[in-house]
Amino acid sequence: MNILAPVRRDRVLAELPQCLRKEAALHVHTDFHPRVTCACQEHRTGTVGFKISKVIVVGDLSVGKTCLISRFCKDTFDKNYKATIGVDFEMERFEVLGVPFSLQLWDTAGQERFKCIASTYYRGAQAIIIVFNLNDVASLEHTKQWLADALKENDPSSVLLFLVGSKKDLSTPAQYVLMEKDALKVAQEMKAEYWAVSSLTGENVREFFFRVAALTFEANVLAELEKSGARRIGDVVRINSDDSNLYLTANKKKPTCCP
Ligand SMILES: Nc1nc2c(ncn2[C@@H]2O[C@H](COP(=O)(O)OP(=O)(O)OP(=O)(O)O)[C@@H](O)[C@H]2O)c(=O)[nH]1
Repeated sequence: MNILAPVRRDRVLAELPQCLRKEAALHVHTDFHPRVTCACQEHRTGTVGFKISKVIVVGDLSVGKTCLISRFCKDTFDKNYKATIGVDFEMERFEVLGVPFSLQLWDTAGQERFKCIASTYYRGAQAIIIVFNLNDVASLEHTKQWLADALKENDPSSVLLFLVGSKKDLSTPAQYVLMEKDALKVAQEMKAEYWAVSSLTGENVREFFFRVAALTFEANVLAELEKSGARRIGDVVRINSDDSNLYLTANKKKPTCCP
């Protein structure tokens, strides 16, 4: 018996949400990969595996990881700081191209003394969200270490990376422009997609998580198709080390499943 309520209408994705900045995007295609669209239309997306993706959220203490997740999942904002002890967890359900899909969002502790508990939950992530405070340049510098730690437990060739600047409401436009320049450089170096958000105002929060859901879903379906042999040899999705603007590429062969 299926006891799950239907997916909320505002969690339905029929189109690929776009990146924030083309200079630091996982890819800049305007639509889902044709093989993914096709597989969804033909209900060939597999049974298990791709339908739930684990996403970990890391970054310095008090950069706003918990608030980011709460704004998206509960549409709430708490101005009082309460440190995350170890990890917290939220499950968010979507429907992507007609297929049910869930994100497990793991909110980890930024405080040093809880880090070793939190890091035991890093393993098996399909996406890593590294958060920094747009008003604190040290938190941007520390993102490289957060990424290195998270990648120790994950396969760097298949995990999707997002670099998220938080508390945008606290920056003046001039301060923001300066910080964004540095953040785009860091995002390009780590081959992460860059976003800037405010959990207080909600700016870009929904757009960001929709992008995470869409790209994680797309990568999962492609991996599932590859595993099941439905994809042709040479039609490879990979991290492209030659092109700093486009990290995830697929060759342009016509899909075999569609006319
Ligand atoms: N103005 C503003 N304040 C924010 C925003 N996001 C978070 N904060 C505040 O920043 C503080 C820390 O936020 P948290 O979300 O708890 O930070 P965290 O990264 O989860 O912290 P740890 O659990 O210690 O790792 C709180 O006082 C929040 O109210 C934002 O977008 N704008």
